[in-house]
Amino acid sequence: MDQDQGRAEEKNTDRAEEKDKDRAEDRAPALEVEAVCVELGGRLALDRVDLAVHTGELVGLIGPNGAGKTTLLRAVLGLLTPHAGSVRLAGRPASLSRGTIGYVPQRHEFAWDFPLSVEKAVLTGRAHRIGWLRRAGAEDREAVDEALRRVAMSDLRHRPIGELSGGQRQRVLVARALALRPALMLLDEPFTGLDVPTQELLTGLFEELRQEDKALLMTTHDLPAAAGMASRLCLLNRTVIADGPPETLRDPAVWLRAFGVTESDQLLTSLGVSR
Ligand SMILES: Nc1ncnc2c1ncn2[C@@H]1O[C@H](COP(=O)(O)OP(=O)(O)OP(=O)(O)O)[C@@H](O)[C@H]1O
Repeated sequence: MDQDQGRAEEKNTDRAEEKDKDRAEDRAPALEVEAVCVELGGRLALDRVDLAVHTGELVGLIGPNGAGKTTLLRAVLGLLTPHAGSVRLAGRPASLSRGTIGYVPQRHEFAWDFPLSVEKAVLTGRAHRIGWLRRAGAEDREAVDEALRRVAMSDLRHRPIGELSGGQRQRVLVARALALRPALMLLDEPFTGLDVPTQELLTGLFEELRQEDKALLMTTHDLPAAAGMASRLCLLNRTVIADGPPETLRDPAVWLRAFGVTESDQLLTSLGVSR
C-alpha cells in the first residue's frame, strides 16, 4: 500500500468514526439521569435515581408529596448539585448545556407582582439565549409570537401579568418555556387548578410537541390524566419504584409501594389497577 492510499484509508476511518459518534448522539436520550443522589437538610431526598426521556416522549413523573419530584427537576436544571450520579442532555453532561431546557415551574413560584406585560414575561424565557447586554432581535420576537399563539394568548400580550387569572398565568409559563424552542421541557404540575378548556388546550399542545420530537418530563398529582396522556410513567418515592408505559404498570403492589396507600385506597380504583 502506498502512502497516499494509507492516508485516504485513515481519513475514511476518521469519517466513519465521526458518523458513528453523530449517530450515537442522535440515539442518546434527550435526558438521561443516572444514579443521582441528592441530600437536602441532612436527608437523602433522591437515592440513586435513574431515568431517561427520549425525543417524542412525554414521561409522567409521579409520586406522593415529598417524593422528590421537584428536587429531581431542580437537579436536572442544575439549580442544585447532586452529590452523586450524572445528568446528561442529548449525550452531553448537563453542565455543558445550561439554559437550553424549557422549564415550567409551579405557578406560585413565579413573581406575578413584577411589572411586566405578558409578552415581556414570555421573552424572559429567552434571556439566557439573548444575553443580558443584547436587545431582543427578530428571531426572539418571532419565537415569542409563536409561543403566545400556541397557548392562545396573543390577544392578551400587552396585559400586565399581575392581572391574569390562574389559567392564563399557566399559559404564560408554558409560552415562556416554549419561547426558547427547547428540545427538552420540564413541567412542574402544569395542570393544577385549571379549568377543563385550559387543560384540553395544554394536553393538545403537549401532544403536538411530542409529534414534533420534543421530549417532555411532567410532574403531576392527577394520576388518571397522567396515565391517559403519558407515553411512560415514572413512579418516584425518593428512588424510582417503577418505570414503564402506563398499560404495563398493572401491579397494585407497585402503586402501594410508591404511594404508601392501603389496598382499599381509592387511588387503585381510579387507576383501574385494584385487585
Ligand atoms: N431546601 C430544602 N431543605 C431541606 N429539605 C428540603 C428542601 N427542599 C425540599 N426538601 C425536602 O426534600 C423532600 C423532597 O421534596 P420535593 O419538593 O422534591 O418533593 P415533591 O415530590 O416535589 O413534593 P410535592 O408533591 O409536595 O410538590 C421533602 O422531604 C422536602 O421536605
